[in-house]
Amino acid sequence: MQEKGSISIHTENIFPIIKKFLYSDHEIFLRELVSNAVDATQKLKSLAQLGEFKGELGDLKVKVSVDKEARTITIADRGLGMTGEEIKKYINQIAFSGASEFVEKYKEKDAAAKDQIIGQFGLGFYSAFMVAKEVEIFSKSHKEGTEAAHWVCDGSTEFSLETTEKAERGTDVVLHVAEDSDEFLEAARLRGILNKYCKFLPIEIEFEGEVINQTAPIWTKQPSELTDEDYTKFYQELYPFSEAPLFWIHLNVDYPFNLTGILYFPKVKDELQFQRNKIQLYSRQVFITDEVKDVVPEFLMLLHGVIDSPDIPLNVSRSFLQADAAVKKINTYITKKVADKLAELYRKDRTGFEEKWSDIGLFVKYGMLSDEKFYEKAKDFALVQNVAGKFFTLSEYQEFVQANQKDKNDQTVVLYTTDSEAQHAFVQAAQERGYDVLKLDGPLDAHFIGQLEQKLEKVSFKRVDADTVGKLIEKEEQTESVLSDDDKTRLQDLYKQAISNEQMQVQVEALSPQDAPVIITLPEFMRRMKDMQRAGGGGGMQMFGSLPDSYTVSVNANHPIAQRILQAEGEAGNKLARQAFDLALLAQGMLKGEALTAFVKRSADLLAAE
Ligand SMILES: Nc1ncnc2c1ncn2[C@@H]1O[C@H](COP(=O)(O)OP(=O)(O)OP(=O)(O)O)[C@@H](O)[C@H]1O
Repeated sequence: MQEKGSISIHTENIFPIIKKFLYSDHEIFLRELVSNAVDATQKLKSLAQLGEFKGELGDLKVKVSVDKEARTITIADRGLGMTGEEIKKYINQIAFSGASEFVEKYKEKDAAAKDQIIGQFGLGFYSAFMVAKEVEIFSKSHKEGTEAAHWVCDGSTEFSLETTEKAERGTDVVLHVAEDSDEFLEAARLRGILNKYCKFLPIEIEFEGEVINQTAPIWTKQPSELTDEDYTKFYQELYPFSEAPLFWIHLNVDYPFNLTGILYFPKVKDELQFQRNKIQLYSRQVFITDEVKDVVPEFLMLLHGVIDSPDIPLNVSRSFLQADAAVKKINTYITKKVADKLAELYRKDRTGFEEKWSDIGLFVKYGMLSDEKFYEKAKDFALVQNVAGKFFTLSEYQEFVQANQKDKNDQTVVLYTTDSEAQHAFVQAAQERGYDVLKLDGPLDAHFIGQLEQKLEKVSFKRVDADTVGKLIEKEEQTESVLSDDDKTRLQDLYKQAISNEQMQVQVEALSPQDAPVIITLPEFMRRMKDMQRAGGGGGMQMFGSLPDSYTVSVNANHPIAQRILQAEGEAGNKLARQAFDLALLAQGMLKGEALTAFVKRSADLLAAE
């Protein structure tokens, strides 16, 4: 048999387009050809199992080799092979129709969409022409009594097909590497590509006398067959030199879609260490990409590991991927699995869960903020920690502070600090009142507080320095002032003069004599507005742009200093008021520069005068 023919495709000039635009992804030709070889081998194994193939299977390794002199790369399998007729059907028609479909799609899209198509599209056999100027196929079918076939195509739409001699069953695909693709004649380059895409293929792949893959990676096994060590070992293989993961989730579902995989919770020291694109996406053990956006919910992209699903459409553009129903379901499933796993950890080992909280808290809060369904599950195991280091769930905490921290409107006021060092004086004052203070100093906590205020009934949050301790939680009973109204006004004026700063709203309050003489606070509402503005919150936030910091200066009418100031003669009252105000600034970490120098000098003078 000797035949020449023309491949019928509708699109002209496929080669220039593919060569030109797929430049960055030329390396996928090897993934495509090796997966074809693996598919052919697995098909033969299935036929053997079904009893439809009765011959010897023999060594089923797929062998990849390179001959730099001859400028060829060969991918040889001992799979089911093809007859001449089958080559015409599968290669000339199917493979080429896939390629022309690609080009059609590719032509329509704008530049940005093109980039996304590249690497998502399984170009199949045709991708060989990205690196080869001529491709030969030598194939001998497993079917008895058939002749081996030799097909050659030089990249034009012309091919030739003839019978040939081939001793072994299976297919050899020989690429004659084009001049501009010399890099692929380097063994190191090929090994790199094989390691990236073929490391977990289910049939042994041999390159330079060595098997390069693990045919049964652990995600394909049942969790019951695996030990913790297997999981951590696999983690080390995926991410050499990284710290052991905190825990992992083995995903395994076959209905309504097919998905296996392992997701690891990495140990995160601080949010700067977050590394995205650490989850690898596989389709039937063939590596596809580490860009799992859309498949995995945004907040879980911080996880590491492997997801393998033949149901994720790989040969479509990104916009399609977002809209794809299977992808949506996968996304939902993964979210649910992660929430269930966390709930289980919490239930089974509360202490262990608390220990891990500093690493997982950020994931959980991120998830609660970005995904309503996740919030619903996570609200039962999300933890808060008070300044004493004790952990509570949200409902435990409400229970804990309810008796003491309800204001006159029956609102439970949760007090928190974002910096227990800097806000120490306020934390202490609150604690002396018998209030509890939470540590909410994480990068997402401001948003988390906002969410909890919306979700939890009759609960509001206040930072400890938002007001004087007596007013943080407004109760019915008021401390009586020992000063007359006249004295109060005089005291206020004296302070206003001493401070002489428009941004400081001075007010005289009846606080406890044990409280500080002067307390500077920034109201909760103002501070939140400013924080949001700093964080770049858009929308109406800009209107606060011109707002100066407006602090409240609460002068304690019941502190002994108030009497001294009122009774002082001449400049002495002013000096004392200034000193008391500076002490308040100092407690807030706001005393700086010239004011600090003046304060130190004044303190020395006052000490000398005593
Ligand atoms: N090594 C091989 N042995 C046997 N048949 C093969 C081999 N390579 C390709 N074929 C046949 O050629 C067909 C077309 O291959 P091609 O890679 O273009 O598409 P595909 O594998 O069906 O899909 P994909 O685009 O996902 O790769 C295959 O379906 C298969 O029947």
